[in-house]
Amino acid sequence: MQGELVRRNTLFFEQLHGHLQELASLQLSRCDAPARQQLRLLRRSLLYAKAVAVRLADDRWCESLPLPVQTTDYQHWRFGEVELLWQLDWLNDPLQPSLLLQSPRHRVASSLYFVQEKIDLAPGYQALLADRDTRRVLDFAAQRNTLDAAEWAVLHHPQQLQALDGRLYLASAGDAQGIQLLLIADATALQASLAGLRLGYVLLAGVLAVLGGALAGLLMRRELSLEKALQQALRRGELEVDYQPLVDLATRRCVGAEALVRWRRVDGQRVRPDLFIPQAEASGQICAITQRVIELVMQQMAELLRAHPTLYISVNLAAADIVQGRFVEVARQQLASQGVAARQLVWEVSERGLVDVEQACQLLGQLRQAGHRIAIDDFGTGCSSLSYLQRLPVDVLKIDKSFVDSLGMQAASSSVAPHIIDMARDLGLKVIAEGIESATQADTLQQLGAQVGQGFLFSRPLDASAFHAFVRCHG
Ligand SMILES: Nc1nc2c(ncn2[C@@H]2O[C@@H]3COP(=O)(O)O[C@H]4[C@@H](O)[C@H](n5cnc6c(=O)[nH]c(N)nc65)O[C@@H]4COP(=O)(O)O[C@H]3[C@H]2O)c(=O)[nH]1
Repeated sequence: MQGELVRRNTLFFEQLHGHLQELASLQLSRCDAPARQQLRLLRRSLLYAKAVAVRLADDRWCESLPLPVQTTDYQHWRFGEVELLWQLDWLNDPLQPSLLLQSPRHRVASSLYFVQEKIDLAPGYQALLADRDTRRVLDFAAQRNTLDAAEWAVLHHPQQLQALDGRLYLASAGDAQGIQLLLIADATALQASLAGLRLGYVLLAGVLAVLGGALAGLLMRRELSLEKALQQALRRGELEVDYQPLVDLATRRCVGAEALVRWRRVDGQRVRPDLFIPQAEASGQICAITQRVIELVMQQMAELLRAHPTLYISVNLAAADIVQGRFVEVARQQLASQGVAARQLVWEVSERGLVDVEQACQLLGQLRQAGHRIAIDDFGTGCSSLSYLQRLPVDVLKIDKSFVDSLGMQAASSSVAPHIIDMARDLGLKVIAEGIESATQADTLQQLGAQVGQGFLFSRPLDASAFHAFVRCHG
């Protein structure tokens, strides 16, 4: 089935490229009704095209359907004359032209939905498209998925596997333009999943050069491994914290924020946490990052927290933090020196972070005794559930965005959020629903009994001063 995945996606992009070539064979001298009809007829014969357009001699576009004039909100990648543009916000909207393939005179609009529907990878894995130099072109974040594509890659194409910075890559053969499909997996996750198979595979040295987005710039400087770069980032103070408001669903007032780490590189680019946190977890640097986050939170928020004694900031802890426990003393000192109450610092632990439940119970118990509250992040996505919940000293469950998304849908997971809320009620725990993007979701969750919400509906993560302003307006 995973072979099917690679085949379909490679085919999809080969087809799109073919569409562009077919369009190039069409000669249009003007854009009148017959010309548009010709375009529409051609469009209908192109499997993945939603619309097509040809640029006339006077530089105006003749389109089968109106296409976006402005593509500034698209991300893009250029292969010589051909440009690929994509709009991930429309990933799940089959009606939007979320993918454009264009040459100077021709344009094919398609939908990422075509691929999204078919991409089905295991958690932590991604499928990317890349050009000959294997620079990243398109990243299909695969979050809710079932298959283990990378495992398949190892089984079927070990010679094509390459490793860079803790990630594994499989490159498909590539089409005439050299556009390839890459499957990317987190190496540690992969190793864990393969442990049972006793499969020997060779990790070739870091041949693939660059990931896309903000990380691309970083990794292009090949002399720096991500670990070294992170080390420098910590030394140079390149880590920053954003604050995503937590809102009382009944009153819509701000009750706190989640601290989310960001890495601003010297060139001003910001690297998303999911691009470096897994590496930091693997190398153990996460503990230093957590400590830095605590320091920054206290520097930026102490005054606000003193002025609003019920407001709180939650900080993410990783498995290594729970094992090492070094952050406890850092937090204690910071709180004492800033005169902030321990209840205003909430610790978020994900199910993944609870490797050793006994040890976690002990540490979290101490933290609670000191006055902190404990939230379980991404609740429902891990393999453990009720059994450990009854033992763990916990105050809050955070419902993962995926369950909020599926609310009201036909999906089997649509009943998970109501179930978690019921369970929390029985256990006397509070519920925070993550990733709320619509008013309907907020209303439903409130009716179901969730107390607090977080998500783009209320606010995206804000820098410290913007969060201060948010509290002034919504506090
Ligand atoms: N599409 C969508 N997304 C929403 C919405 N509301 C919130 N989000 C995003 O969901 C993530 C929530 O954080 P998380 O589950 O703790 O997931 C976090 C957390 O696991 C990790 N992380 C971030 N900061 C830290 C940190 O300081 N320490 C540790 N250990 N992990 C961190 O990185 C993950 C990703 O963080 P971010 O990229 O900041 O992404 C944030 C946030 O921007 C929404 O309505 N729609």
